[in-house]
Amino acid sequence: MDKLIITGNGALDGEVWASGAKNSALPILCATLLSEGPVTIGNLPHLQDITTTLELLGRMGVEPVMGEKMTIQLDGAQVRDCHAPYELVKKMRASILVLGPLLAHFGHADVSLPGGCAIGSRPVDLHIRGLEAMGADIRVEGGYIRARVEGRLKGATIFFDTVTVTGTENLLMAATLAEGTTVLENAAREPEVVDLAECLIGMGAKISGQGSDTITIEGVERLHGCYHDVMPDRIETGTFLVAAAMTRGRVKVRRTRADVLEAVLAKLEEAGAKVTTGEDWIEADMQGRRPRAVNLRTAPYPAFPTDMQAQFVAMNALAEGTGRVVETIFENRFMHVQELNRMGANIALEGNTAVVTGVERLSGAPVMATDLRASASLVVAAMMAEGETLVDRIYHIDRGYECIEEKLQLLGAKIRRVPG
Ligand SMILES: CC(=O)N[C@H]1[C@@H](OP(=O)(O)OP(=O)(O)OC[C@H]2O[C@@H](n3ccc(=O)[nH]c3=O)[C@H](O)[C@@H]2O)O[C@H](CO)[C@@H](O)[C@@H]1O
Ligand SMILES: C=C(OP(=O)(O)O)C(=O)O
Repeated sequence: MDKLIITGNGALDGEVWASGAKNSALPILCATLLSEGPVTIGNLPHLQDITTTLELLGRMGVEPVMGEKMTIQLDGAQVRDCHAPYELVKKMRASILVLGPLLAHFGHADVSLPGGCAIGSRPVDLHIRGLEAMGADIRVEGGYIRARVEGRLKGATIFFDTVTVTGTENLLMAATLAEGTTVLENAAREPEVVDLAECLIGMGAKISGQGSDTITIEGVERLHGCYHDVMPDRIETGTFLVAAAMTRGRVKVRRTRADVLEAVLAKLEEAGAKVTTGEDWIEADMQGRRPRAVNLRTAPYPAFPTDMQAQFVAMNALAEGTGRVVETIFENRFMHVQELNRMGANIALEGNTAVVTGVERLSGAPVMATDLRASASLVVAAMMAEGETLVDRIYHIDRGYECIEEKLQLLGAKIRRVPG
C-alpha cells in the first residue's frame, strides 16, 4: 500500500489546474449505457474510480476506445450483460448509478447493493422507490437489487423525502427513456447533476429544470451518441484553496469555475483570505496571515458541501479562535478528527458537531487515511505541521485526487509517495 510522506514547509505559493470532476464523470460514464451510439467524454480525470467504472462497463460488454487528449468513447449498444457484481460495487458506491440506465434501456438489471462505507450507512431506498413508481418490479435478494420492467418504464411524479444526489441522477437517467413525463421534486441541485443533464441532452434527452429542485423529463424512445466535456472538480479546487489558507500562502487554481463554489469561497473570505476570481480561475491569498476559525454547516447544494467539511476542520485546527462544524449529511463523517488530534489539534466531538479550537502548531505524526476527504484534510494539515507526517492507506485519496503529489509539489509542498 502506497504512503505519502509530507514535511511541513510553510506557505504554498503558485498555480495549479483543476481536473475533471469525479462526481460528474462517474454518472456520465454510467449514462453512456443509455446510448445507441458512441458517446465521447472529454476532461476525464485519471482516477482509480474511473478505472473501476470502466472495468464495470467492460464486464457488461462496453469496450472503451481511448481518443486524443484524455477522451474516451463508449457505446451502450454493446451491452450484453446487465449485471454489476459485488466485487466491483464494493470498491465504489457510484456503481449503483448503472441501475437506472440498464433498467431503462434493457428492461432488467442485477446490481449489487452498495452497503455503507466509513462515512455512513448510505441507503439507496429512494432510488428503488422511484424506479418502482415508474413501473419496475424490484426485489432485493442475496445482496442484489434485481429490477425488471415489462416494456418501457412509465413516467411518474416522484418526490424525494431527502435530497439525494445519486438518487436524483439514477432516476434522471432512467426517465430519459421512459414512456411519458417524469417530474422529480425536491431533486438535488448539485452542479454535477446539471452536468449529467447536459450530457443527456446532448444524447437527445428532453430535460428541463436541472439546477432547480424540480426536474422535468419527457421520455424519448432512444438516445444517441454525443461529445461531452466533464465539468471541473469543485471539491479538488476547494481543497487547493483551503491548503492556501491553512499555510498562509497563495494559490491560483486554473481551469475551474467560481460560480459553483460560492459557499466555500464565502467561508474562505470569512477566514481572512483575499479571494479573486476570473472566467476560469480562482485565487485565494492569505498574505501571510493566520486564518480565523469559521463556523459552518454542511447541507445540499447550494449550501456548504459535505465533501469540503474535513478540509475546513483541518484549517480551523490551526486557526485563531474556535469554529463549530456541523455535519448534516453523513452520520460518521468525522473520522479525520481523531487523526488530526494525534497531530496536536484540539477538536471535540459533540454529536454531529466538531468544536475546533485552533492551536498555535501541529506536529507531524503517522496518520491513517480513512476515507477520501478525510485523507485530503490530513494532507492539508501535514503541510503546516512541524516535522514529517506519514499518511497511510492513500488509496482513498487516489479515488478522488488526480496527481495529488505532483500538483502540491508545483505549489511548493514537500510531499512524496512511497510505494508500499
Ligand atoms: C446531498 C449531498 O450532500 N449529497 C452528497 C452525497 O451524495 P450521495 O449521492 O452519495 O448521497 P445522497 O445525496 O444520496 O445522500 C444524502 C442523504 O440522503 C440519505 N439517503 C440517500 C439516498 C436514499 O435512497 N436514502 C437516503 O436516506 C443519505 O443517507 C444521506 O443522508 O455524498 C457525495 C460524496 O460525499 C457528495 O458529493 C454529495 O454532495
Ligand atoms: C465520499 C465521496 O465519494 P463517494 O460517494 O464515491 O464515496 C466524495 O466524493 O467525497
